[in-house]
Amino acid sequence: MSHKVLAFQNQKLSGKIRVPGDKSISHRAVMFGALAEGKTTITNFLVGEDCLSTIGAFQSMGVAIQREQHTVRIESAGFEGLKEPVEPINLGNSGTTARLLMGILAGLPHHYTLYGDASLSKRPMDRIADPLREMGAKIDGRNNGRLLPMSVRGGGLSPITFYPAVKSAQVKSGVLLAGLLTDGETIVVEETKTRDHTENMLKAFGADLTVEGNKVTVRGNQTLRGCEIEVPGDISSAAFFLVAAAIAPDSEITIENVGLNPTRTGIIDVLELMGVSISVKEKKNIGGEPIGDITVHSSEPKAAVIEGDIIPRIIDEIPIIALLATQAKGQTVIKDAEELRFKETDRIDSVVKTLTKLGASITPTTDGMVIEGGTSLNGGVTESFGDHRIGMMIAIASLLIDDKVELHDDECINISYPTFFEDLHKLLNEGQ
Ligand SMILES: O=C(O)C1=C[C@@H](OP(=O)(O)O)[C@@H](O)[C@H](O)C1
Ligand SMILES: C=C(OP(=O)(O)O)C(=O)O
Repeated sequence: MSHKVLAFQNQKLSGKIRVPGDKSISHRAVMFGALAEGKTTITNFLVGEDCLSTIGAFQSMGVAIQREQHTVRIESAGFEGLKEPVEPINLGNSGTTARLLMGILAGLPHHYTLYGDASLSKRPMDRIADPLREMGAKIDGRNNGRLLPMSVRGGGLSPITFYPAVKSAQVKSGVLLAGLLTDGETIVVEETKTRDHTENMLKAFGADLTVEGNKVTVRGNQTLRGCEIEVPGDISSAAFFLVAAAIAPDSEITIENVGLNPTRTGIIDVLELMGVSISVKEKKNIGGEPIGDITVHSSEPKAAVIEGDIIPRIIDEIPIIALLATQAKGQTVIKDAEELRFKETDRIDSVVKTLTKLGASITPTTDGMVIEGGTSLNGGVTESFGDHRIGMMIAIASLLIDDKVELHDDECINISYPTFFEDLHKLLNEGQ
């Protein structure tokens, strides 16, 4: 297992960068390109390990997918061209690949076996398998059909109206994709709106789909048509540097061409709520996805209570928000975020363990954490626990620490942000 010694003490960040393409949008572009008839071209694709797992899955089903750097070209005969692979499909570390793919496979008249790494094998799959079973798919797996490895025998589904018990875009998307391959209308009604990239992009591929508030209706047996998708920068990746610039001394950075879909911009709202100096310039809208630049200056953050409907809009940013809270004036409380327990690690547990080791005063709760602000952090030996977002949080924490921080198992950062350290060095060098 590789490790890094981080020694970036008290440096300032400045300059402009672009972060890599959005992970959620990159996954969906490959999946829908594979389901569509004709040619699809994806630019600014995220070459992270999770999105490569999605490409690998569809290649193993016989879809022609070629990648040159950040451009992906897909040529498909539509869903009838998706074959039954001989080998089990490896989903790696990717929850998004697992839940969305299961929805697609449930609609296809074949048999598939799916497996993932040690982390993915612990993550709950019943949340997607149960509604797909209700539609008629035959799905089984470990732990009474709840965990990977799992098998799917799809086809012959009936539509459902589904009220998800968990606030999850992956579950919503999996059911909608199964609905696309089912006669009749499939409806998903969410209690709180989650990221809506599936809805936006299915429309871009020509699907007949209606969105009324939190209710999405998709009609089955439609033909998707290949198209061109430009992937915006990933706001979840940008979040690490937005927080870094807010808490490092004398800093000002701009992240250009970031996706500003309102279902993803909770981090901007939280930074504003916590008194960080931030400005946003929207520049264009591609396929229903707004894109623009975000500028942040060094600030004196203050504590906040973060709860309720904003949680799905910041779900992947909570580790870095927790770090920000250690530097804010007052006590920050994060509630309603029990979903953090079902990510690559139990992120309540791994954030609390890691920040405690670095000297923070932070207490876990069943659905979040309570963080005392104004703490000065100390160096030490840390590990990512194989969770990319924990690894990146540690790297940003090291900017505030006088001693060295050792980060073990840093390679998992390649899951979502392979050029993270290059981009960090760019912002630090510009700051000299
Ligand atoms: O739909 C997606 O692309 C994602 C949805 C979220 O997961 P849940 O749907 O499990 O909340 C998020 O945490 C994940 O990184 C990506
Ligand atoms: C939770 C994440 O991804 P996934 O669910 O796709 O593994 C993440 O990227 O933080």
